[in-house]
Amino acid sequence: MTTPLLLASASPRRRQILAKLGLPYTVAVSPGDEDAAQAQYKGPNDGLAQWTAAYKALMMFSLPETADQLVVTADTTVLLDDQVLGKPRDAAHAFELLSSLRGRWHRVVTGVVVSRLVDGQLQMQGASCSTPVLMRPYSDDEINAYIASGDPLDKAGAYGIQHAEFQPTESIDGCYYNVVGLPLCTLTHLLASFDVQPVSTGCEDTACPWSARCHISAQS
Ligand SMILES: Cc1cn([C@H]2C[C@H](O)[C@@H](COP(=O)(O)OP(=O)(O)OP(=O)(O)O)O2)c(=O)[nH]c1=O
Repeated sequence: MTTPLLLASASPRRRQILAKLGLPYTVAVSPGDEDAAQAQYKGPNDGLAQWTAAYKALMMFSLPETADQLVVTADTTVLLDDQVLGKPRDAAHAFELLSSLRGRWHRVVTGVVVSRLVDGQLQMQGASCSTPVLMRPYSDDEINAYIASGDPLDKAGAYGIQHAEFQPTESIDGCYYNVVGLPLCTLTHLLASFDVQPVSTGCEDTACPWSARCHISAQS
């Protein structure tokens, strides 16, 4: 019997992106305090997303009802000059983050973890995908209008590339889905380790040139 797939995420974007693979899945929200956990992290900044995705998976398996599920977790970080920009604390912080990103290349790193309990042992496969992104030279007035929309507050780096009015980015050198929070080719690669094959690649670009880059830093 196939293990049911569970996406442990509160992110509406991740829920929409996962649907593109054509696999049945349910959703739940991982318990735990992500900010407190990240404060304990001592590794390199570009490993934080994958580490946090693993933390979300561990928290999910602390719930007994997760025991028979194949769990997908993810975390997205924005790195400017290799410093992590998290979610904004408030509107003033959102303004600060968006000003610092203006006209700059930075990286969006999403870590993905797929995990399952087998005979009481947690099997975990993780990887991360990094996408360079260039912001356009938006004005202070545009930043303020975007902040007033409320959109930045739940997003890493205080922006959503997908926001139709603000459209903050000028160029992206890689996977769009990675920036929005769930790199499909990375996830597909990890699901294959659990013998799960998507019905569809989910990606409009069937010969996605970024997939090689999206499997970097894979770890068991
Ligand atoms: C950079 C960027 C981030 N994001 C989002 C993706 C994530 O939802 C969010 C980063 O926060 P995360 O902590 O990765 O995820 P989350 O708290 O929203 O959801 P969960 O932990 O339950 O899975 O920022 C965009 O939607 N668009 C973007 O362009």
